[in-house]
Amino acid sequence: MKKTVTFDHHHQPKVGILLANLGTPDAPTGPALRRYLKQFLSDRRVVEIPRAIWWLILNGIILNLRPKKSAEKYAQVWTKEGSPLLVHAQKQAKLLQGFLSQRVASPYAVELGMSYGNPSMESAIEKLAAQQCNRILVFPLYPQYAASSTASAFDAVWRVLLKTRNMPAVRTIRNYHDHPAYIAALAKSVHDYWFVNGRPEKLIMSFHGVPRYTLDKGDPYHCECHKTGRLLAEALGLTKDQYMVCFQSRFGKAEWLKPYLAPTLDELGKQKVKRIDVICPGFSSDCLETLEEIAMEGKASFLQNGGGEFHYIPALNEREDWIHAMCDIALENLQGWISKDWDANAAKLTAEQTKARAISLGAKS
Ligand SMILES: C=CC1=C(C)c2cc3[nH]c(cc4nc(cc5[nH]c(cc1n2)c(C)c5CCC(=O)O)C(CCC(=O)O)=C4C)c(C)c3C=C
Ligand SMILES: [Fe+2]
Ligand SMILES: [Fe+2]
Repeated sequence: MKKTVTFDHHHQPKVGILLANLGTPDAPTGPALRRYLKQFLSDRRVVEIPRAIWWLILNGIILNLRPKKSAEKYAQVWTKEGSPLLVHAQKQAKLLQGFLSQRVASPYAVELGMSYGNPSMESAIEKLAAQQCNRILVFPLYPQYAASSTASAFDAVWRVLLKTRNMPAVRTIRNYHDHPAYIAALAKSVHDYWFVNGRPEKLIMSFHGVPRYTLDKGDPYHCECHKTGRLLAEALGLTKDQYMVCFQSRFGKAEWLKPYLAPTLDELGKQKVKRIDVICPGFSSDCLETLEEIAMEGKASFLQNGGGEFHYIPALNEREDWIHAMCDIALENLQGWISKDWDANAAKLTAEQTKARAISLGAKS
């Protein structure tokens, strides 16, 4: 359908922050999973094998077998509010909108868009356009760059903009795997967890895997995961034998990044390790891959193999230090697009002034 847009000269343009995430099924059911997996796994950035062969495998085998099995897994982590990934990402967007109001004087808006499923990237960009955002910062919720996650999110944005007449200016955040505020938020989350629950023998840092050939073709993901791991270990004062970087969620028969998490957990169990803690620094929010694959499946296999205690340290989710880190990352990438009195001045504001300013900004926009 042809859309008519009325151009309005009387609105002050805003800067839009587009939080970009992977996406999740609309419901923990076979049909919803089929729709989601079809869109996700048809992306050439995600599965790079020749199209004709992949079409046969995807439509002949995977979309007949996987939706039901995956739906059962999703059902185990689904909440009253919906899929954990979506619920956390929506809260992060709201909190970022609120926290930024204490540091930004110019008008801005935050929206969430998913590469696959809902809310779609298209709906997010439409919402930003409706709020007069003529400049957009794309902020992927992936600290480490991978073509299959970060670049596919950018692709989803470009696909929408390809059809857009009045295009906004666009900036993208490529990665923040070594950003001091992100590392500090991770370290604080581990400290907080250990303060309450004591310490493990080993800390396992588990990142989502990708096929090994992506590394050989130049994807920096493997190196960025290892850098995050090293910086987190340094921040926690861990020696090399006190932590380990692993890769989870292998999909298909090809070789993926190693060491694989699942056999590592079995092995640590067999070695009768008294306690391991697992953290997933690459997931900015808890989701199927952390709550089911790690905290349920991973725990069960470690214990079955003779391991002592298994602890899962939650993702950063809505932690205040993480939302502050998101503000830092966004502001660094918004330089020149927002008015400059944001940082130093905001630090000096009293609570009353901050509240008054937030109200006045809200009233203006
Ligand atoms: C760092 C982020 C992610 C990368 C890189 C990534 C690559 C990647 N994933 C698959 C296949 C699947 N992933 C699935 C779920 C899933 N993946 C990520 C993140 C990354 N994936 C998240 C956050 C989630 C959870 C989504 C949720 O709804 O909670 C799934 C679906 C679940 C299932 O059926 O197992 C698949 C399939 C590939 C092939 C790939 C790289 C090539
Ligand atoms: Fe994945
Ligand atoms: Fe998985």
